[in-house]
Amino acid sequence: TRSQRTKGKNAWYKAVIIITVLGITAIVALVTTAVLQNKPLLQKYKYGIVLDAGSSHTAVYIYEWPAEKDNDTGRVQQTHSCKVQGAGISSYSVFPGQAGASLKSCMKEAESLIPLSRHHETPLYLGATAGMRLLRMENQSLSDQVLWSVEEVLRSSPFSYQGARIITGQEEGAFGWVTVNYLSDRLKQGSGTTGALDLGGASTQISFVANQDVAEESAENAVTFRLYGNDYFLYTHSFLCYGKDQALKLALAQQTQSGDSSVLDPCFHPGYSVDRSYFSVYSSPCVMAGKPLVSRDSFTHVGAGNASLCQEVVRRIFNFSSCSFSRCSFNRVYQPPLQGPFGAFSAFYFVMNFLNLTSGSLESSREKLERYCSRPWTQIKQQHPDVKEKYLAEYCFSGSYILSLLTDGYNFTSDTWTDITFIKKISGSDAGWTLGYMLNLTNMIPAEAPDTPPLPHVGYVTLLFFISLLLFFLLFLCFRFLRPRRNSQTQMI
Ligand SMILES: O=P(O)(O)OP(=O)(O)OP(=O)(O)OC[C@H]1O[C@@H](n2cnc3c(O)ncnc32)[C@H](O)[C@@H]1O
Ligand SMILES: [Ca+2]
Repeated sequence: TRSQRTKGKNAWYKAVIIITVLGITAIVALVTTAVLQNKPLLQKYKYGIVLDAGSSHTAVYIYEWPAEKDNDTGRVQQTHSCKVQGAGISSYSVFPGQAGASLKSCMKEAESLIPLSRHHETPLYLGATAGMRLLRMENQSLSDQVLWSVEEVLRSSPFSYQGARIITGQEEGAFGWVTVNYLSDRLKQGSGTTGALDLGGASTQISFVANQDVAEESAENAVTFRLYGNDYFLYTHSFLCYGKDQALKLALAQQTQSGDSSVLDPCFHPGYSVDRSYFSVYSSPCVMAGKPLVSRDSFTHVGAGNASLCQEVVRRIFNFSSCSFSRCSFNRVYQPPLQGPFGAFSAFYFVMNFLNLTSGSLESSREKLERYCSRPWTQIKQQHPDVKEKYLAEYCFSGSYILSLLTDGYNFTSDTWTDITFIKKISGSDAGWTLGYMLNLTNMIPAEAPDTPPLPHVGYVTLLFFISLLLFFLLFLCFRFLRPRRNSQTQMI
């Protein structure tokens, strides 16, 4: 009987050991499955291409996102950008048929970067901005011919061509805002948003969330979005002719009205002196004033290097005289009170970054610019041999224009100056209208918040682990209490 009892005990312990091993194996298997379930091992991507046909140049942006979850948020990102050689497509007005050919090398690059199997399903868009808006104003037929030329090249690419068009100023402003807020993950969270400031060569845009009464006061400045279940009432305006290249023409036209043979310009460095044709200034549709009545074709543009005088020159290109709304920025355009923070990109960034003015107070920026503008042109050239001379010559003007546009124009003050962040990229993607434009046209941002599982993945795995552990422990207790007791066995003897 003793050996029988020992045998019974041994069998009991064996059963407990087997159950323990099986239990632990089951828990490990369960947790491993739960972890792996949500993580596809090989991530596949989808792609989209947007061509930004700006006034100064064209850029091709390639975006990618995980193929499994089109509607997931914050997941679309820029993988590549290609700068098209030469000037913007609007500059091909003399030979409109050649505009398309300029895009070919960047399109070939896109073909080599996007996997072959995805080519046919990759949407391809082209949006043209202020340069083409100006060309259309001057000559609709030429602007159509330029668009046909680029259309022909894009149609012949292996991608899914979705159209080439001149986007409106509202779209440019609003989609810039979408891009900035999408990339900084503010839309899904439904938290506060950030305004968007874009400075191009031929136009500039301002967009920010404002009160609903924008639509009542000025419908053309109101845009509404419903994104992830939140409504956004946006104020947006695009100032055609107030990009930095056109603003320079406006400033030069102001200063050459007298018809003098040379112009002493405070916005250029001392020692700077170039001959410029009147045509280069007055041929723009932005310049309303006529060329001065002189027989000469050109004038000498001489630098004087004085930022505060430059700000006065620049102020004169804005019209502050009357406003038929409750408040205006300039040129009789309605603008509600600013609501920050703001992200300022494109030329706002290029210029302020070069001048080291991306941080610090408004006053210190003014002082730094004053010192920079007063430096001799030869010294500036020596110090920056690698910078394109056209850019280098214009940084003093551009910096003064930016300060004036933001303060005199948009009404930023010393207090609100620090609400502005000068940015180029957000999480690796360029700030600009293109991403927002594509997200909108591909319906990639849902109007309503997607249903999410009640627990995040990590929470679900942890819970599963602890429940399994508890079950195992309960099973173990059951066995322990059902086990034959030693005392009763002794009594039996
Ligand atoms: O929006 P639109 O008005 O159509 O113009 P764009 O799209 O071509 O304008 P960008 O933002 O590309 O550039 C704005 C301006 O900044 C200039 N720019 C570009 N890179 C620059 C740099 O590194 N330094 C100074 N200026 C620069 C460029 O020539 C334009 O005049
Ligand atoms: Ca632009």
